[in-house]
Amino acid sequence: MTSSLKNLGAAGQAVWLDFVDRKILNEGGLRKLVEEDGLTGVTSNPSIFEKAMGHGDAYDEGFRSYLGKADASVTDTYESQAIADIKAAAADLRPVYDRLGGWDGYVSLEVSPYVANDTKETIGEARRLWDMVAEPNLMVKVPGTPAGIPAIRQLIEDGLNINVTLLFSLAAYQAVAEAYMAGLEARVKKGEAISRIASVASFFVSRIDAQIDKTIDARVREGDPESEALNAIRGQVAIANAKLAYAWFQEMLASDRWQALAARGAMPQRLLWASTGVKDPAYPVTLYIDSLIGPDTVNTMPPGTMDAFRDHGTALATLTDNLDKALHVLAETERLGLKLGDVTTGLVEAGVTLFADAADVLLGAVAGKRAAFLGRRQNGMEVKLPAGLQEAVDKRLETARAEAWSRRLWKGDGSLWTGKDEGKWLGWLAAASGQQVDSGTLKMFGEEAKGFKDAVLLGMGGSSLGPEVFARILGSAEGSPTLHVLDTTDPGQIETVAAAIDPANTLFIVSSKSGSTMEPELLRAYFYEAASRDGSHFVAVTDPGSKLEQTAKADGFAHIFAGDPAIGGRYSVLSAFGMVPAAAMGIDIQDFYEKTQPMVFACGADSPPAANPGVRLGVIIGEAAINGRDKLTILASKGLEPFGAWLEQLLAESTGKKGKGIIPVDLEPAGPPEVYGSDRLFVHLHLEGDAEDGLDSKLAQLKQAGHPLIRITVASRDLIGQEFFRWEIATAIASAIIGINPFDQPDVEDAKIATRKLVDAYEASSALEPEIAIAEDADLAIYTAGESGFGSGDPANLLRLHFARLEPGHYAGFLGFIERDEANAAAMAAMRVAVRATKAVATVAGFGPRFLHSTGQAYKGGPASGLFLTITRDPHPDLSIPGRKASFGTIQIAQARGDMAVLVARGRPVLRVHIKKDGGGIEALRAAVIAATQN
Ligand SMILES: O=P(O)(O)OC[C@H]1O[C@](O)(CO)[C@@H](O)[C@@H]1O
Ligand SMILES: O=C[C@H](O)[C@H](O)COP(=O)(O)O
Repeated sequence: MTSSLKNLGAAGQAVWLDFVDRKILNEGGLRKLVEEDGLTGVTSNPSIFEKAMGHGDAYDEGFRSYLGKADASVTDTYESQAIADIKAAAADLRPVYDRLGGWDGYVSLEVSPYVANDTKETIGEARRLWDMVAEPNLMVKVPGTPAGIPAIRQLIEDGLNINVTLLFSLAAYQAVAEAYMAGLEARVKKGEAISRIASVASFFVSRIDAQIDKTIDARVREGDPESEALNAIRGQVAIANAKLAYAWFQEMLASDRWQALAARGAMPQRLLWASTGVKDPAYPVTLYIDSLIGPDTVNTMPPGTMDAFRDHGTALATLTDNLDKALHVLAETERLGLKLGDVTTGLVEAGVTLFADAADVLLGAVAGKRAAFLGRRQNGMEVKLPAGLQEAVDKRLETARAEAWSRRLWKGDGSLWTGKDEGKWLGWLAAASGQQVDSGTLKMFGEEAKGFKDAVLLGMGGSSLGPEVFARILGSAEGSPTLHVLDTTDPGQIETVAAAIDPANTLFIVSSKSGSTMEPELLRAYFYEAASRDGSHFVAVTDPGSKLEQTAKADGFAHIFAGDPAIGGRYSVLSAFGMVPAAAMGIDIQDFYEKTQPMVFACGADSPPAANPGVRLGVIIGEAAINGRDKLTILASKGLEPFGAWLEQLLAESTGKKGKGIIPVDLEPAGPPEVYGSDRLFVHLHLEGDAEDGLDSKLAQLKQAGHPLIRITVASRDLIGQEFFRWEIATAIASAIIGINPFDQPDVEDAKIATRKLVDAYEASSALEPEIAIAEDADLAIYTAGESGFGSGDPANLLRLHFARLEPGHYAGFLGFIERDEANAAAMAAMRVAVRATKAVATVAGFGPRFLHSTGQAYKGGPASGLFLTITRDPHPDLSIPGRKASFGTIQIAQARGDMAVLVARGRPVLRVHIKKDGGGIEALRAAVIAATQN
């Protein structure tokens, strides 16, 4: 007996399968349908692939073998499998295509729903898929949205087979038919053949009834006086609508315009009935098959519908029956105010959203598979949050998905932040794949650098903190120079480096994006003299056209490496600013980027928020911040400890402004749960193989006590690039939640101005503006800026009063304009622990002027919860600066005073404690602070 499905073919209607998956292809199910049921085509869409690939393990083997060759983006991973399926289906249908001379035998693959509202991108996507599949019996599916229609015209002109999808209204279908004819006519005009171009117009059926029926049911439930009339058209509108489309198709075929094309061999664009699986289980399963049978049409059926029709369907031509009834149903639809026009417009938009939602689920699942198959090649992240925060995070992740944050970030859509110029500052995205530097040139530079024993990097903030991570986490390769980083005006620290090197055997890397930052400029002048003015020992890293570039040219620097002006300093580590010093250290740049790439892919535009390690982290830290957990506390295992200083700048300078933001807490010794307030979010950075020296048990206690904890694992040091990128993405996303521009630093400039004023006055008068201590003893002198409110007293008492102002949710900052060495760092840590132990507040510490170019932004512009102790001392011995009256020591004191003045102007409580030359030094201060916190 002939299959009922085959009988449809005899009635002129092609039977297509609205489904594809690996199983039906591998097990020969599709071939069987072709052979036994006369199947002549296959359609897919994002929901179909989501069902196929988004669950279970049917594609695992495919993923494993694809990713085994090389890492790839989420989209490429998905497409590797989808294209394989489409090609397999095309092969199964190829005999049909050949037998019917191209009239039928097609498989459809849909362009990404994400581009449905963009003509240019749709054209690009369609051409890309066409080339990738490279089978003559492919149809690329393009939505018939207003933006899709011109794309369809162009693609037909290009000679692609197009399945126009998401058609709901007669008007949209007419526009599509017009585009098809115009595309063919354009080819004719160019003398190109049109006889092998196939197209179908996919007219959606069941979704219309589902929508209209819902309104009908609601109105009937509410006792609408027209209930009877409403019920009379229930389940009939979609079919009536389709019948009228077919009537118009027939008219169109008779038109002179079409006839002229037909005479040149054009194939009609057949109407394809899509969405033909019933959505209301009360309807007969074959409803949208039975009523729409007619010549030159296609019906694409889900497997269940196909089985039902095979089982009990009757292939009677019904499409042109009862046209009057169809007209009546549509007239009633209008009369009853069901507004079919609005419904169909809404369905197009909803259709795009529905497919985009499905694509999100699909790509999210593929991203998860990808990460699993990459294993330790991609750094891991585990998260444990308290229920309330977890709920807020989940909600935000869903918003971020629905609002396409991953894609908008990569597109540079400023409306994700404050709608200013944020989109112009995203050069770091491309830089992470090595696109900002030439690794060949850097390799040669690395070879040259081997001629030096040491390398000294002179820079601040973004220009120094990344290189310091390379120096301390990766270290120099055998035979390459040791990298020292100098980001200070502290004479002791400069002297320490100067004493450790031989200028004749040292490479100096002067690094400044703006090329006008004071500290690297002073350091350059100092070491240029020390190196006997031999420019060949110097290289510059700077943005094109900067003052430093001019100096470097004038002084005959060996190289000038250009940065990208579309990258801000703190986002520059994966550009020349990190890579030049890394190359000097003998790090293989190409290999470094390759090792970083898995995270770049994982954080891609195509990786939906919940599956995107950077976006997800950003959502967590952003939500935590706006819910009172704004002290992001970094607890790193030994091997990753140096990463914290880089991260501090990124987070603080990006988010800390307009009274909002995240206060990063780095290098605060880990303590028991009770010393931490509810304003903390902990981030544990773990390098595999590092002994945790008691950190593990502390972390377990924190978790136990319900503190939120993010644990990031890095399998090996050379994967540190992944963390740079993950945190850059996270910071940008957190900033979107906090509601600020992550790429400016509006409060840094004020301290610079205040400092400049003091230094200029010094240059004129050879003295800093005098100041009077409000309290003094043998060890310490206390200064304030403006009105302290304390009157005078002894230092111990003032320190006690100062710290007594701390309340829960505050943080205490220790700002040391002193040498950054072990002894000072240990003393600052001890003071922090003492304050935290008694006040249960977070504590931060910075060495000046380094922190001014980093966390200083947040201390001034961020949440108004900081209380500060500025620490200075008489620089001894001091160092003079070539061509200047002011010494490094004088400048450092001026910087401390300038910063303090601005903090005070911003209403932050600050005391400055000056360590006297002949007193007990930093130890005396440590003792005084500990004593002050204890009574
Ligand atoms: O690289 P540059 O232009 O010298 O800037 C150094 C640092 O100074 C700052 O501009 C702050 O003053 C940072 O944002 C930056 O990383
Ligand atoms: O081309 C086929 C369409 O994408 C499909 O028929 C849509 O069906 P649905 O409305 O059941 O999702």
